[in-house]
Amino acid sequence: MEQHAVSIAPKTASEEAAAPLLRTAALTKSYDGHVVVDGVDLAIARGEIFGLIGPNGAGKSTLIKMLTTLLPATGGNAWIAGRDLSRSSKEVRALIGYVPQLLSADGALTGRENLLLSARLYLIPPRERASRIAEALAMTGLAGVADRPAQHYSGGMLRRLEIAQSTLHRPVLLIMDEPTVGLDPVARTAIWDHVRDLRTRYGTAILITTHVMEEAETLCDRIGILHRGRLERVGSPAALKAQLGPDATLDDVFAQVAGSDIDQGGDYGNVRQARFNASAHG
Ligand SMILES: Nc1ncnc2c1ncn2[C@@H]1O[C@H](COP(=O)(O)OP(=O)(O)OP(=O)(O)O)[C@@H](O)[C@H]1O
Repeated sequence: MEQHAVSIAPKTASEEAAAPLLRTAALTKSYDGHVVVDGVDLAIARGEIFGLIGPNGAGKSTLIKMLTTLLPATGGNAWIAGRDLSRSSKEVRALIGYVPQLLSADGALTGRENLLLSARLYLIPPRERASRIAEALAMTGLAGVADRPAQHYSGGMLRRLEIAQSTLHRPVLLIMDEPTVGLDPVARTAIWDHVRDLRTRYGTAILITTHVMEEAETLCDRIGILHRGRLERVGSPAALKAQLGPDATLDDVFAQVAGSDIDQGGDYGNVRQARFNASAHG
């Protein structure tokens, strides 16, 4: 695991600025000898919007949990802004934002109180908290409902609140696990706009997982297709389609990589999330 650290990790500030923001080398996760993330080599640039797609069980959430330092790798290395995740997890956590698949906002608290909690968690100085929170509320279009309990928010409003919570500390990388699952097209588009806005304003790089090809194609600069733990394709949506043929769609590319796993995987993840959202928000 240590052998890559010397040769790949940037050593100076200028090297760090020129290097990919996120980099993995042969990143691997096994459970009892069963490999679920298999030697992933990935690089994401500063300010890039990168989409990770793959059938159910491909290893997307596991890869993401390793990148957020919540799960230790069993092989390989990963760096964010030059910090080795296995050695500097505390530093890395201060540099990233994470929106998990399941609800993370506290429904009993108002939007503003949820944001205040995050401001404390991310050690934002007390004198800056009110202005940061006001800016986040304005940016997410939640200023008018800031003092309502989050349990009365729609699914789309909750997602925007969670993104605001996880970006209050201006992370260099925002990682989101299926951020738009269960949302209607209008709410989904609002999330896309917000993600683009974050990139434009703060240069935030975004890593999302999605099952929605339209989302991958419309929102992401580049896409990685994960299949049975292996990163089988990486490229812009246009480049991936062109590799297959002049009339190919992203669905065709996905089907070529994932093959029969698409049908085997089922839709449990989406159904579970959509049902969870529906029951949580009445
Ligand atoms: N704690 C664990 N112990 C054993 N196996 C696990 C564990 N967590 C995940 N797995 C297995 O790892 C594989 C990858 O799961 P993962 O949740 O990362 O896939 P995914 O691509 O995110 O799927 P989905 O699209 O359904 O969310 C699956 O076969 C899963 O059963």
